[in-house]
Amino acid sequence: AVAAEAGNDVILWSRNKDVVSDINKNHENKLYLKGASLSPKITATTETSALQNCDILLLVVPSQHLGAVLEASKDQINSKTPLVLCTKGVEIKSGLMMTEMITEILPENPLAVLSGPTFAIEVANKLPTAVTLACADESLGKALSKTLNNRSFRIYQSLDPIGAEIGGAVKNVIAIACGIVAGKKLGDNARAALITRGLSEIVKLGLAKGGRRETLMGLSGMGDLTLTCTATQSRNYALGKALGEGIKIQDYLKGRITVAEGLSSSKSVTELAQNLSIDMPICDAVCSILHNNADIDKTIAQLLARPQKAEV
Ligand SMILES: NC(=O)c1ccc[n+]([C@@H]2O[C@H](COP(=O)([O-])OP(=O)(O)OC[C@H]3O[C@@H](n4cnc5c(N)ncnc54)[C@H](O)[C@@H]3O)[C@@H](O)[C@H]2O)c1
Ligand SMILES: O=P(O)(O)OC[C@H](O)CO
Repeated sequence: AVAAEAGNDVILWSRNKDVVSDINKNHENKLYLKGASLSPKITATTETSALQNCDILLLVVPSQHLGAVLEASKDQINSKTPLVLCTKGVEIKSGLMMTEMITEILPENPLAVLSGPTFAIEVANKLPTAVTLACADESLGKALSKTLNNRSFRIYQSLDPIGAEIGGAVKNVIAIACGIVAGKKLGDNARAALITRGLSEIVKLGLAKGGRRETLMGLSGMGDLTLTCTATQSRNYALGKALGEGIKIQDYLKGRITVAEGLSSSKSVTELAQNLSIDMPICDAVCSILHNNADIDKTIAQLLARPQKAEV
């Protein structure tokens, strides 16, 4: 929708025939984006041959499936086509960041990361939004920003893709923690503490992976963290809130088709932090609750009982 609003012809590839038909016939995607009216400039297809002649490819498949989709379609992708990663997450299977995984599959394609506080429905409905577009190649970053920027979608440029990516991947895990605190009615102080100490975890991991502090403090870091940790429309926050209210994760996920990336990223981020010898206690706690069936109250008590330490 952003690319179309900026004047581009857009083709959406989907595996789902009903989604394709809804977009082409009704200019809507009722299954995944109810309430948004899409531009007729957007057409959809299930054919990966559509990837052949694109000027830019925006990658939006959820993190645990993007690798398989790229592997299956890589023969259709021209090695000169710039790839813009919009997915937020870390692959569990390989422990790789999305940009690292993409580079293994498509080593020659130029790569950028587009990330920031962007609830899709607000973006599609043209509400004012600002994001980071990070690309190591400055002139390509400028060209991509110019192609995608529109009157309601303001793009800031950055040269730090890995920093932009870390913020987007880890904030989902911290948002689940904030949701749990809301569900358990532990108060606004606790949420502010989680956001701040969550940011500290994002910065530690981001710097260890070669990201820059200013990126982690920007729209793709602190900006997206703030949004996701404070809004009930976040799927990650909502998942945490349900758990905090005592709903079992299997019951909550039953019948849901949309992704809460923090569920998988809590595992992959925790493993990544362990491999890099980085202490990320909030992400660890979320991982234990989601994947090791840890008791929420005991986990919170353990977090609070950690030895006192200097803030920085
Ligand atoms: N929704 C948002 O507000 C938003 C904003 C910014 C970034 N993101 C990121 O974008 C990514 C996708 O999120 P979303 O909101 O579109 O998720 P979603 O769950 O709403 O939709 C996922 C889409 O991917 C498709 N899909 C799922 N598994 C697939 C597979 N194995 N192969 C091919 N296609 C598959 C689904 O059919 C669907 O079209 C996530 O990493 C998310 O963090 C989402
Ligand atoms: O609904 P969430 O929690 O997946 O968040 C969506 C976007 O990442 C917000 O920037």
